[in-house]
Amino acid sequence: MRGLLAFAALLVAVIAKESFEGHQVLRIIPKDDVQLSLIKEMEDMIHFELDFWRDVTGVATPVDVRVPFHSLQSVKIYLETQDIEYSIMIVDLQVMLDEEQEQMVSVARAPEPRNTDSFDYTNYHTISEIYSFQDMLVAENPNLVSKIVIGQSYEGRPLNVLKFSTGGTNRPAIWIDTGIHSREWVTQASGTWFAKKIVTDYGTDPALTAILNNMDIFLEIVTNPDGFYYTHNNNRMWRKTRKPNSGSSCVGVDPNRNWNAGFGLPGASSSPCSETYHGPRAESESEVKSIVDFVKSHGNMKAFISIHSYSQMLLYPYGYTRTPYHDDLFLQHSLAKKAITDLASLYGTRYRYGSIIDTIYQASGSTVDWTYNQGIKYSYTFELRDTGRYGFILPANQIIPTSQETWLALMAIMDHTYKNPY
Ligand SMILES: CC(C)C[C@H](C(=O)O)[C@H](C)S
Ligand SMILES: [Zn+2]
Repeated sequence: MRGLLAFAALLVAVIAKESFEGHQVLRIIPKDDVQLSLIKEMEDMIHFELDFWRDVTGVATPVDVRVPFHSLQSVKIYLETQDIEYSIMIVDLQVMLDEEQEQMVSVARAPEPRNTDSFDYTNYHTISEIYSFQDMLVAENPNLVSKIVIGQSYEGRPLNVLKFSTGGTNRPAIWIDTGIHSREWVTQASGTWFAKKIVTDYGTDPALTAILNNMDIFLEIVTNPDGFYYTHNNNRMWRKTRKPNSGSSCVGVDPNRNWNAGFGLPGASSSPCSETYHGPRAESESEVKSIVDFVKSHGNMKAFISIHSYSQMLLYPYGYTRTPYHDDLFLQHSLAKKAITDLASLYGTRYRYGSIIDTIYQASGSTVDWTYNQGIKYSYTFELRDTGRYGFILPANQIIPTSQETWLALMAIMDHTYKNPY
């Protein structure tokens, strides 16, 4: 009966969903500054309804953009008449989404997991499945895991944070968040895998056991629950929060532009319709303010890792400025290098690393710029797999390998943080 209800619910959801039939994702390579600015101008061509999956950054750096079917011909003519090179990365986005959906229907038909051992880590899950997983993990490990609700989303969903602690009071701590951008599904899936990995390895893996005997780990898996729910039921490409913007028909704020660090400077948009809209003021989003309040009240956070996808990069502050030169730069650089070397050792997945502004693009009001300015020296943003073949629609069969390799990088950062107290 449960399978039938789930199947029916999914059927209704499919009917209510935005279609991406005929949408293509183009990869555009600007070969000089003239072409760079011509591509940049496309960001203001609102009528094209373009969705930049990888922003315009620099010459010879690929720009990935989802083009709705109705704009395809005009966009291709615009590019071809300017001799701007592009390739078609995804021929029909809806075909990929249908495949992803079919896989999820099969998961919905499966019997509900009785415990976190039988949970299906090889597939993507809904918010209610992930929240049930969190409650099961806490119930199975009462001496190691607890759940803290740090606030509510705009639509009233609890902001759940898993706390992994072996005792003490207000121990130095490490924060990991996934899914702040709701469409980056491999991140919430990896976060779920990380949670299980921590309880599995504590007591058996010496490095993790030493970390947890001296530090706490906080893990927020669904950091943008309203957006995540929306990707499952309405628009798989949704990135922002779901709070309406007064004076605009466009909904949502980019929660990775809403922090009080270079807020509103270049590297974010003042347009509510933009995917990088910074919001009416810093910390306007409860999903952001709740973390700010938690980090401030905790006061002993020593590492802060915010996990995104895609591009395979490990980034550290700053995103909003190239100055001031901060004295941790060498340390962050060398630790990032160690982390991505460990990551690559498993499956050979290659990451780039460096400061946000120099490695990907200028981004203001971003999470780790704020956490770094709070004195949290080891502040990093991950961009998980892939580099654009599938983008945000990463096949579910890559969830486990992505989680496993990323865990090695996380362990490098957590181990360093533990061994270099400050
Ligand atoms: C720090 C920034 C550049 C990260 C990036 C974004 O928020 O645009 C994510 C990878 S989507
Ligand atoms: Zn992101």
